[in-house]
Amino acid sequence: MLDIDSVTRRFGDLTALDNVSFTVPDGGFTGFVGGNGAGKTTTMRIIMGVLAPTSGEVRWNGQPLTRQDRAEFGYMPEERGLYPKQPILPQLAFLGELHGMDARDAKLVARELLTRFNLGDRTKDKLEKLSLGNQQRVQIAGAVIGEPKALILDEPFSGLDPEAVDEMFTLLTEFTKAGVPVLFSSHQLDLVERLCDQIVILSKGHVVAAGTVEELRNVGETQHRIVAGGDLGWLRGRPGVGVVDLDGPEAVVTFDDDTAAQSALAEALGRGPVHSFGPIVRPLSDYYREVTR
Ligand SMILES: Nc1ncnc2c1ncn2[C@@H]1O[C@H](COP(=O)(O)OP(=O)(O)OP(=O)(O)O)[C@@H](O)[C@H]1O
Repeated sequence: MLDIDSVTRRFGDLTALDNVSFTVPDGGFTGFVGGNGAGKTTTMRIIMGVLAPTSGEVRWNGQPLTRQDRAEFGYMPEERGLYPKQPILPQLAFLGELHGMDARDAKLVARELLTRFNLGDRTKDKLEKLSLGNQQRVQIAGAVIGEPKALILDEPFSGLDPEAVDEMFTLLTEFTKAGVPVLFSSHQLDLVERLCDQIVILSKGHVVAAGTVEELRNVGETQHRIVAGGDLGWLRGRPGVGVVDLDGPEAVVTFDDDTAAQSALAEALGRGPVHSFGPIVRPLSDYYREVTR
Protein backbone atom coordinates (compact mmCIF):
# COMPACT_ATOMS: atom_id res chain seq x y z
CA MET A 1 0.00 0.00 0.00
CA LEU A 2 1.29 3.37 -1.01
CA ASP A 3 0.37 6.45 1.04
CA ILE A 4 0.88 9.90 -0.34
CA ASP A 5 0.68 12.00 2.78
CA SER A 6 0.26 15.79 2.75
CA VAL A 7 2.64 16.25 -0.16
CA THR A 8 3.29 19.82 -1.23
CA ARG A 9 5.64 20.78 -4.07
CA ARG A 10 6.56 24.30 -5.05
CA PHE A 11 8.43 25.42 -8.14
CA GLY A 12 9.44 28.99 -7.27
CA ASP A 13 6.17 30.88 -6.76
CA LEU A 14 4.05 28.11 -8.23
CA THR A 15 2.50 25.58 -5.85
CA ALA A 16 2.16 22.58 -8.17
CA LEU A 17 0.90 20.30 -5.37
CA ASP A 18 -0.83 21.59 -2.28
CA ASN A 19 -1.16 19.14 0.60
CA VAL A 20 -1.98 16.17 -1.60
CA SER A 21 -2.98 12.99 0.24
CA PHE A 22 -4.36 9.73 -1.06
CA THR A 23 -3.75 6.00 -0.82
CA VAL A 24 -3.07 3.48 -3.56
CA PRO A 25 -4.38 0.20 -2.09
CA ASP A 26 -2.85 -3.20 -2.78
CA GLY A 27 -4.31 -5.27 -5.56
CA GLY A 28 -6.30 -2.57 -7.29
CA PHE A 29 -6.22 0.05 -10.00
CA THR A 30 -6.19 3.65 -8.87
CA GLY A 31 -6.88 6.07 -11.68
CA PHE A 32 -5.32 9.48 -11.36
CA VAL A 33 -7.20 12.07 -13.38
CA GLY A 34 -6.98 15.80 -13.80
CA GLY A 35 -6.58 18.41 -16.49
CA ASN A 36 -3.31 19.66 -17.96
CA GLY A 37 -1.02 20.98 -15.27
CA ALA A 38 -3.11 19.51 -12.42
CA GLY A 39 0.01 17.93 -10.91
CA LYS A 40 -0.27 14.24 -11.84
CA THR A 41 3.22 13.90 -13.30
CA THR A 42 4.75 15.86 -10.43
CA THR A 43 3.06 13.49 -7.93
CA MET A 44 4.35 10.44 -9.78
CA ARG A 45 7.85 11.88 -9.98
CA ILE A 46 7.79 12.47 -6.23
CA ILE A 47 6.63 8.89 -5.63
CA MET A 48 9.52 7.64 -7.76
CA GLY A 49 12.07 9.96 -6.15
CA VAL A 50 12.78 11.88 -9.36
CA LEU A 51 11.65 15.01 -7.52
CA ALA A 52 11.67 15.71 -3.81
CA PRO A 53 8.55 17.06 -2.13
CA THR A 54 8.77 20.51 -0.55
CA SER A 55 6.94 18.94 2.40
CA GLY A 56 5.02 15.76 3.16
CA GLU A 57 6.06 12.19 2.52
CA VAL A 58 5.29 9.00 0.65
CA ARG A 59 5.02 5.76 2.62
CA TRP A 60 5.19 2.18 1.49
CA ASN A 61 3.40 -0.25 3.79
CA GLY A 62 3.47 2.32 6.55
CA GLN A 63 7.19 3.17 6.33
CA PRO A 64 8.84 6.09 4.52
CA LEU A 65 9.56 5.00 0.96
CA THR A 66 13.25 4.15 0.44
CA ARG A 67 15.49 4.05 -2.60
CA GLN A 68 15.48 0.24 -2.33
CA ASP A 69 11.63 0.18 -2.37
CA ARG A 70 11.60 2.38 -5.45
CA ALA A 71 14.07 0.11 -7.22
CA GLU A 72 11.43 -2.60 -6.92
CA PHE A 73 8.67 -0.47 -8.44
CA GLY A 74 7.79 -0.47 -12.12
CA TYR A 75 7.63 3.05 -13.53
CA MET A 76 6.51 4.37 -16.87
CA PRO A 77 7.54 8.01 -16.90
CA GLU A 78 5.81 10.72 -18.92
CA GLU A 79 8.94 11.15 -21.03
CA ARG A 80 9.07 7.35 -21.56
CA GLY A 81 12.08 5.40 -20.41
CA LEU A 82 13.30 3.39 -23.39
CA TYR A 83 15.76 4.53 -26.04
CA PRO A 84 14.30 5.04 -29.53
CA LYS A 85 17.53 4.13 -31.30
CA GLN A 86 18.18 0.80 -29.62
CA PRO A 87 16.69 -2.61 -30.31
CA ILE A 88 13.80 -3.51 -28.05
CA LEU A 89 14.68 -6.95 -26.66
CA PRO A 90 18.05 -6.06 -25.07
CA GLN A 91 16.55 -2.88 -23.60
CA LEU A 92 13.76 -4.79 -21.91
CA ALA A 93 16.14 -7.50 -20.75
CA PHE A 94 18.44 -4.84 -19.29
CA LEU A 95 15.54 -3.37 -17.32
CA GLY A 96 14.77 -6.87 -16.03
CA GLU A 97 18.38 -7.18 -14.86
CA LEU A 98 18.14 -3.81 -13.14
CA HIS A 99 15.22 -5.31 -11.22
CA GLY A 100 17.44 -8.16 -10.07
CA MET A 101 16.70 -10.86 -12.66
CA ASP A 102 19.64 -12.86 -13.98
CA ALA A 103 20.54 -12.16 -17.60
CA ARG A 104 19.04 -15.38 -19.00
CA ASP A 105 15.69 -15.01 -17.22
CA ALA A 106 15.48 -11.33 -18.11
CA LYS A 107 15.94 -12.15 -21.80
CA LEU A 108 13.39 -14.96 -21.62
CA VAL A 109 10.76 -12.82 -19.91
CA ALA A 110 11.42 -9.92 -22.27
CA ARG A 111 10.89 -12.23 -25.23
CA GLU A 112 7.71 -13.63 -23.68
CA LEU A 113 6.28 -10.16 -23.15
CA LEU A 114 7.08 -9.13 -26.71
CA THR A 115 5.58 -12.33 -28.11
CA ARG A 116 2.47 -11.69 -26.12
CA PHE A 117 2.13 -8.30 -27.80
CA ASN A 118 2.66 -9.86 -31.25
CA LEU A 119 6.11 -8.33 -31.40
CA GLY A 120 7.98 -11.62 -31.18
CA ASP A 121 9.41 -11.14 -34.67
CA ARG A 122 10.46 -7.54 -34.02
CA THR A 123 12.85 -8.12 -31.12
CA LYS A 124 15.87 -6.81 -33.06
CA ASP A 125 14.08 -3.71 -34.29
CA LYS A 126 14.93 -0.34 -32.87
CA LEU A 127 12.09 1.09 -30.81
CA GLU A 128 11.64 4.00 -33.23
CA LYS A 129 10.91 1.61 -36.10
CA LEU A 130 7.68 0.45 -34.43
CA SER A 131 4.31 2.14 -34.76
CA LEU A 132 3.47 4.51 -31.91
CA GLY A 133 0.98 2.02 -30.44
CA ASN A 134 3.58 -0.74 -30.49
CA GLN A 135 6.18 1.57 -28.95
CA GLN A 136 3.72 2.21 -26.15
CA ARG A 137 3.25 -1.53 -25.62
CA VAL A 138 7.01 -1.93 -25.30
CA GLN A 139 7.18 0.96 -22.82
CA ILE A 140 4.53 -0.78 -20.70
CA ALA A 141 6.47 -4.03 -20.96
CA GLY A 142 9.48 -2.07 -19.65
CA ALA A 143 7.51 -1.02 -16.58
CA VAL A 144 6.20 -4.49 -15.71
CA ILE A 145 9.34 -6.57 -16.26
CA GLY A 146 11.07 -7.82 -13.10
CA GLU A 147 8.10 -8.58 -10.83
CA PRO A 148 7.48 -5.02 -9.66
CA LYS A 149 6.01 -4.54 -6.18
CA ALA A 150 4.04 -1.47 -7.32
CA LEU A 151 3.32 0.08 -10.71
CA ILE A 152 3.38 3.83 -11.32
CA LEU A 153 2.31 4.54 -14.88
CA ASP A 154 2.08 8.03 -16.35
CA GLU A 155 -0.53 8.03 -19.15
CA PRO A 156 0.11 4.38 -20.12
CA PHE A 157 -2.92 4.18 -22.39
CA SER A 158 -2.45 7.35 -24.40
CA GLY A 159 -2.19 6.62 -28.09
CA LEU A 160 -3.45 3.04 -27.78
CA ASP A 161 -6.45 1.79 -29.74
CA PRO A 162 -9.28 0.17 -27.72
CA GLU A 163 -8.02 -3.34 -28.46
CA ALA A 164 -4.54 -2.48 -27.21
CA VAL A 165 -6.02 -0.83 -24.10
CA ASP A 166 -7.84 -4.06 -23.28
CA GLU A 167 -4.71 -6.10 -23.94
CA MET A 168 -2.64 -3.89 -21.62
CA PHE A 169 -5.37 -3.92 -19.03
CA THR A 170 -5.45 -7.73 -19.07
CA LEU A 171 -1.70 -7.75 -18.55
CA LEU A 172 -1.90 -5.28 -15.67
CA THR A 173 -4.73 -7.27 -14.07
CA GLU A 174 -2.29 -10.15 -13.59
CA PHE A 175 -0.34 -7.81 -11.30
CA THR A 176 -3.32 -6.47 -9.36
CA LYS A 177 -4.51 -10.06 -8.83
CA ALA A 178 -1.14 -10.78 -7.25
CA GLY A 179 -1.71 -7.85 -4.87
CA VAL A 180 0.33 -5.18 -6.65
CA PRO A 181 -1.01 -1.62 -6.29
CA VAL A 182 -1.28 0.15 -9.65
CA LEU A 183 -1.49 3.92 -10.00
CA PHE A 184 -2.00 5.27 -13.49
CA SER A 185 -2.79 8.70 -14.80
CA SER A 186 -5.09 9.37 -17.68
CA HIS A 187 -7.00 12.11 -19.42
CA GLN A 188 -9.54 9.58 -20.62
CA LEU A 189 -12.25 9.63 -18.00
CA ASP A 190 -14.38 6.98 -19.73
CA LEU A 191 -11.44 4.62 -19.60
CA VAL A 192 -10.69 5.34 -15.95
CA GLU A 193 -14.37 4.86 -15.14
CA ARG A 194 -14.34 1.48 -16.83
CA LEU A 195 -11.02 0.16 -15.55
CA CYS A 196 -10.41 1.53 -12.08
CA ASP A 197 -11.34 0.39 -8.63
CA GLN A 198 -10.60 3.79 -7.23
CA ILE A 199 -10.29 7.27 -8.69
CA VAL A 200 -8.38 10.27 -7.43
CA ILE A 201 -9.25 13.58 -9.08
CA LEU A 202 -6.63 16.28 -8.96
CA SER A 203 -7.34 19.89 -9.86
CA LYS A 204 -4.77 22.68 -9.72
CA GLY A 205 -2.62 20.78 -7.27
CA HIS A 206 -5.45 19.73 -4.95
CA VAL A 207 -7.17 16.38 -4.50
CA VAL A 208 -10.78 17.41 -5.10
CA ALA A 209 -12.31 13.92 -4.93
CA ALA A 210 -11.27 10.35 -4.19
CA GLY A 211 -13.32 7.20 -4.00
CA THR A 212 -14.72 4.33 -6.00
CA VAL A 213 -16.57 5.05 -9.25
CA GLU A 214 -19.81 4.15 -7.46
CA GLU A 215 -19.11 6.52 -4.57
CA LEU A 216 -18.26 9.42 -6.85
CA ARG A 217 -21.26 8.86 -9.09
CA ASN A 218 -23.59 8.78 -6.10
CA VAL A 219 -22.43 12.02 -4.53
CA GLY A 220 -25.44 14.31 -4.23
CA GLU A 221 -29.08 13.49 -4.86
CA THR A 222 -30.03 10.55 -7.02
CA GLN A 223 -32.55 11.45 -9.66
CA HIS A 224 -35.13 9.02 -11.02
CA ARG A 225 -36.65 8.98 -14.48
CA ILE A 226 -40.25 7.86 -14.89
CA VAL A 227 -41.96 7.20 -18.19
CA ALA A 228 -45.65 6.35 -17.90
CA GLY A 229 -48.66 5.96 -20.17
CA GLY A 230 -50.39 9.14 -18.99
CA ASP A 231 -49.66 12.61 -17.65
CA LEU A 232 -47.47 12.63 -14.52
CA GLY A 233 -48.57 16.10 -13.35
CA TRP A 234 -49.92 14.51 -10.14
CA LEU A 235 -46.30 14.11 -8.97
CA ARG A 236 -46.12 17.85 -8.35
CA GLY A 237 -46.70 18.69 -4.70
CA ARG A 238 -46.69 15.04 -3.67
CA PRO A 239 -44.99 14.62 -0.26
CA GLY A 240 -41.45 13.24 -0.45
CA VAL A 241 -41.14 13.98 -4.18
CA GLY A 242 -39.15 16.77 -5.80
CA VAL A 243 -39.91 17.37 -9.47
CA VAL A 244 -36.80 18.32 -11.44
CA ASP A 245 -38.39 18.13 -14.89
CA LEU A 246 -41.84 17.14 -16.06
CA ASP A 247 -43.14 16.80 -19.57
CA GLY A 248 -46.49 14.97 -19.79
CA PRO A 249 -45.81 11.26 -19.33
CA GLU A 250 -42.09 11.75 -18.64
CA ALA A 251 -40.60 13.06 -15.42
CA VAL A 252 -37.29 13.40 -13.66
CA VAL A 253 -37.74 13.49 -9.90
CA THR A 254 -35.93 13.06 -6.59
CA PHE A 255 -37.36 11.08 -3.69
CA ASP A 256 -36.75 11.84 -0.02
CA ASP A 257 -36.53 8.13 0.72
CA ASP A 258 -37.36 4.70 -0.62
CA THR A 259 -40.88 4.79 0.84
CA ALA A 260 -41.68 7.92 -1.20
CA ALA A 261 -40.29 6.18 -4.29
CA GLN A 262 -42.29 2.99 -3.76
CA SER A 263 -45.53 4.83 -3.08
CA ALA A 264 -45.10 7.03 -6.17
CA LEU A 265 -44.49 3.90 -8.24
CA ALA A 266 -47.61 2.23 -6.80
CA GLU A 267 -49.65 5.36 -7.58
CA ALA A 268 -48.28 5.52 -11.12
CA LEU A 269 -49.14 1.85 -11.71
CA GLY A 270 -52.62 2.46 -10.31
CA ARG A 271 -53.14 5.17 -12.92
CA GLY A 272 -52.00 3.14 -15.92
CA PRO A 273 -48.92 1.57 -17.50
CA VAL A 274 -45.42 2.49 -16.33
CA HIS A 275 -42.87 1.99 -19.09
CA SER A 276 -39.81 2.72 -17.03
CA PHE A 277 -38.95 3.77 -13.52
CA GLY A 278 -35.41 3.89 -12.22
CA PRO A 279 -32.43 5.91 -11.00
CA ILE A 280 -30.49 7.92 -13.51
CA VAL A 281 -26.87 6.71 -13.52
CA ARG A 282 -24.82 9.87 -13.76
CA PRO A 283 -21.80 9.67 -16.00
CA LEU A 284 -18.68 10.32 -14.01
CA SER A 285 -17.89 13.16 -16.41
CA ASP A 286 -20.75 15.21 -14.84
CA TYR A 287 -19.19 14.85 -11.43
CA TYR A 288 -15.71 15.49 -12.79
CA ARG A 289 -16.84 18.78 -14.36
CA GLU A 290 -18.45 19.84 -11.07
CA VAL A 291 -15.36 19.25 -8.93
CA THR A 292 -12.74 20.58 -11.33
CA ARG A 293 -14.60 23.79 -12.21
N1 LIG B 1 10.33 21.29 -13.21
C1 LIG B 1 9.33 22.19 -13.16
N2 LIG B 1 9.60 23.51 -13.03
C2 LIG B 1 8.61 24.41 -12.96
N3 LIG B 1 7.29 24.12 -13.04
C3 LIG B 1 6.97 22.82 -13.17
C4 LIG B 1 7.96 21.79 -13.25
N4 LIG B 1 7.33 20.60 -13.40
C5 LIG B 1 6.01 20.87 -13.41
N5 LIG B 1 5.79 22.20 -13.27
C6 LIG B 1 4.47 22.86 -13.21
O1 LIG B 1 3.71 22.20 -12.21
C7 LIG B 1 2.34 22.10 -12.61
C8 LIG B 1 1.92 20.65 -12.59
O2 LIG B 1 2.52 19.98 -13.70
P1 LIG B 1 2.36 18.43 -13.99
O3 LIG B 1 3.22 18.12 -15.17
O4 LIG B 1 2.60 17.68 -12.74
O5 LIG B 1 0.82 18.32 -14.36
P2 LIG B 1 0.02 17.12 -15.04
O6 LIG B 1 -1.22 16.95 -14.26
O7 LIG B 1 0.90 15.94 -15.18
O8 LIG B 1 -0.31 17.74 -16.46
P3 LIG B 1 -0.41 17.04 -17.92
O9 LIG B 1 -1.66 16.24 -17.90
O10 LIG B 1 -0.49 18.23 -18.82
O11 LIG B 1 0.83 16.21 -18.11
C9 LIG B 1 2.25 22.76 -13.97
O12 LIG B 1 1.83 24.10 -13.78
C10 LIG B 1 3.67 22.71 -14.49
O13 LIG B 1 3.94 23.76 -15.39
